[in-house]
Amino acid sequence: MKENSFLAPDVNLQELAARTKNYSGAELEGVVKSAVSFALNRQLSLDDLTKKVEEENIKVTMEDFLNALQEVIPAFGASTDDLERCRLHGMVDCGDRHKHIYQRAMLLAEQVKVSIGSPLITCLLEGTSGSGKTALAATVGIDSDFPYVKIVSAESMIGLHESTKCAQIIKIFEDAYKSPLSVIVLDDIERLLEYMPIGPRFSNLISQTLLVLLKRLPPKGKKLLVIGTTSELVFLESVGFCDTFSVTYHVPTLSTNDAKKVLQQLNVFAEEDNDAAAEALNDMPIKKLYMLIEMAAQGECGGSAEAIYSGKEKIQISHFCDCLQDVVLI
Ligand SMILES: Nc1ncnc2c1ncn2[C@@H]1O[C@H](COP(=O)(O)OP(=O)(O)OP(=O)(O)O)[C@@H](O)[C@H]1O
Repeated sequence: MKENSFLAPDVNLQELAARTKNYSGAELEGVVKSAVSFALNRQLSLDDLTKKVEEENIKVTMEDFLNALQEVIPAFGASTDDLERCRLHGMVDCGDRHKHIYQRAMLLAEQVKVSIGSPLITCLLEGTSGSGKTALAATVGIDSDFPYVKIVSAESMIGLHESTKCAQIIKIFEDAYKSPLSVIVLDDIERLLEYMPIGPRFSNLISQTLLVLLKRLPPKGKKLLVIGTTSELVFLESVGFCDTFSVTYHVPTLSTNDAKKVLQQLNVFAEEDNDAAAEALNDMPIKKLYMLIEMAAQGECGGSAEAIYSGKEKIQISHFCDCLQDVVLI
């Protein structure tokens, strides 16, 4: 394309090479074809489809390549969409304790990248349901910039038999072993293990599979970081999972200071009400806080959410306290 002057001068091949980690030859061909079709579409006039296309005007630009990269997703690449779905509200600063865990997990990613001695590092994030473990793990996966990042969650395996679930989990690990650097997020391990406190019951087959995979070293030259999340630490301890993870971090609920920080960023209260709202929250998981804010943002008669999120109105602290009563009761 370059020889025939079909490439625009802004195309940066180095950058494209960096952005196409883990693309196979066929997938790269797909990217090029897709970029060309974007460039051709620009030349077509919908008013007159019979109009001749000037060959000299056809230039594939960097933007065409970037659009093509959105369309052609590598089979063994990062599942960015799945990961982004774990942090739908984006990531707000939840205070120093959350930041510390993020920094430590990023250090583990760095360690797995550069170290010769530790090709496999496993890290467990435990904490109350809704405290932000999955969002944190997904953020580390995305920010690590590893070519292969996958999330294993029970929601993608609803209704499957345990042997099918095992096969899917093994496949994800086998795919990771083909990539030089990989991150696998094992979300809600107790759900993956089909844990049920009444009984108690769980799937021994999936449990044994995961225990083996968490200990199996990747092939030579390949490196893997596994981040697990759980709200059932005692159960995981009893089935021997906790010893399998190299490090465990406790993801806390929001202290008053943390909640104040989050509320300031959300900017839904009048400045003078932020303190009172944060005081009332009392060790709440971030998930519940978001739910509460959304409830309160509807206003007493409903319909005020748009004005509140656009900053034109603020949530009334009295109404917020009423909603808080309901949420705490739930
Ligand atoms: N730092 C953050 N900034 C913004 N939103 C966040 C943050 N952390 C978590 N959330 C949001 O809070 C909700 C719950 O988070 P998440 O699913 O990560 O919690 P969890 O601890 O994994 O919960 P569970 O144990 O129930 O799976 C999600 O909607 C997520 O988008």
